[in-house]
Amino acid sequence: MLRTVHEQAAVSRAEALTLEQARSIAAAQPARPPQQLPLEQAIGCLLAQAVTAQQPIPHSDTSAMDGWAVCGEQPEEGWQMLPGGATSPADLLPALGPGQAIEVVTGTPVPQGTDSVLRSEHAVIHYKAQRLRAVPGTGDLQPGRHIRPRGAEAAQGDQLLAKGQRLTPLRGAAAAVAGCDTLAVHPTPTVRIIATGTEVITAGLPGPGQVRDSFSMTLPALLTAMGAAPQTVSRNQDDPTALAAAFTAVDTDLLVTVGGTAHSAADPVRPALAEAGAETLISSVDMRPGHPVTLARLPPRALPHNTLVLALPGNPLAGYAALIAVGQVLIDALAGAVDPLGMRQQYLRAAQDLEPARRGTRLLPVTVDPGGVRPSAHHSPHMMRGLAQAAALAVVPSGGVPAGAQVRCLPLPTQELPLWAG
Ligand SMILES: Nc1nc2c(c(=O)[nH]1)N[C@H]1C(S)=C(S)[C@@H](COP(=O)(O)OP(=O)(O)OC[C@H]3O[C@@H](n4cnc5c(N)ncnc54)[C@H](O)[C@@H]3O)O[C@H]1N2
Ligand code: MOO
Repeated sequence: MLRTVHEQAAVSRAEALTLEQARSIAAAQPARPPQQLPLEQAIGCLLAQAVTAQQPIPHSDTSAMDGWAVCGEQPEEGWQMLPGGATSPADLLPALGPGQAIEVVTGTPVPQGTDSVLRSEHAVIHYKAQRLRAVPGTGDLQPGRHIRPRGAEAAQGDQLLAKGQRLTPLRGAAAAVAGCDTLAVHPTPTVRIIATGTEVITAGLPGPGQVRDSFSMTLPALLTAMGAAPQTVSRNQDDPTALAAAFTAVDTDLLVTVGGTAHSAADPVRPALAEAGAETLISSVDMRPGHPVTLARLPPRALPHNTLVLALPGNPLAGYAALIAVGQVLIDALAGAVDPLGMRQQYLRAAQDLEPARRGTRLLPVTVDPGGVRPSAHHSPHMMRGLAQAAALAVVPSGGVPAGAQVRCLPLPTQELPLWAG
């Protein structure tokens, strides 16, 4: 059935989902199937398994200091210094008997019979007699002093990391300590980016009828910070047939397009999705800005999964707001998150009244200070200035939020929400 642009826009308004419905659809998209990856390749991914200690950590009693492993009370003439002490933690030492001592370095498995480790700076050595004494008053002779006991960090089988946690570099280091070489993780979702708009230029000062690209240069870094793996960025000259062909050639988990989501003759995304046979999951969302955001699934192909298309509106703030409010949940779901809806939101106090949108939910760029959140100046849908200074998007319901009340905020990746926020 043919419809005028105005009729199509009216249908689109009628089909608009609430922001929560749209986020739920995004959250319900299946995660990439787990793969067993070498530890270094698994960094950044979400764990599809728990990580447990393969053996006690540490796996033996080791010295915490460079110094001397000593056995028994200090004899009148000092401990007898055994030859062949450790020069590396890899050196294994003979057992000590009462009155004996041997040199150790930090990390040396302490020899059998060790009662404590006397730090080198608390030791007085009589080289000629090969005798060792402790400086008076040192605490290093208390039993167990400066010995890192076997299993102090974890007993064998203790869980160090939970399924669903992101394998950050620091958690990766914990997995290495636990003895893991490979881990079952959900691979990072891959994404390609296609920007539309014949008026969009990528360098220099825009002339009449031109606009500088606010997305192509920066989306790869932002998508990386959001937990995706960007592959390529390309451009389309508002040609639906060429765009449909580009959709069919995509081999990533996700395709993000920018611009051309509205219903005018110049907007290629909806016709291209139809031409490519895509199934629409989200047609538009009752939110401002960003309401024309669209999510569609391309038809099944040879891939183990079907590519999803997230079409962002071209107005800069609208596109970024839609990406944060809907795209982040989608990326977290594809990445295998346990709670994609709840994992990146925070309730903060409104420092002043937050006005609602003309209709639907308002996504408002806010700054955060000890008094709470405030609108970041210059936040019309075609502007970037306010978003550039913001730390989060406040989700303002249709009734607005009075000063002093809590407002749900979506932190802006890479914009450093202050640690004390909340
Ligand atoms: N009759 C109506 N017109 C519009 C409506 C509507 O409901 N009825 N909605 C407005 C809203 S809201 C938005 S948002 C935009 C959505 O537009 P599109 O996704 O189709 O985006 P374009 O038309 O391609 O561009 C809009 C605007 O953004 C500029 N743009 C596009 N790409 C880029 C880029 N990569 N970097 C910077 N700026 C870009 C483009 O030049 C336009 O100025 O539709 C409204 N219109
Ligand atoms: O919703 Mo548009 O997305 O207001 O800029």
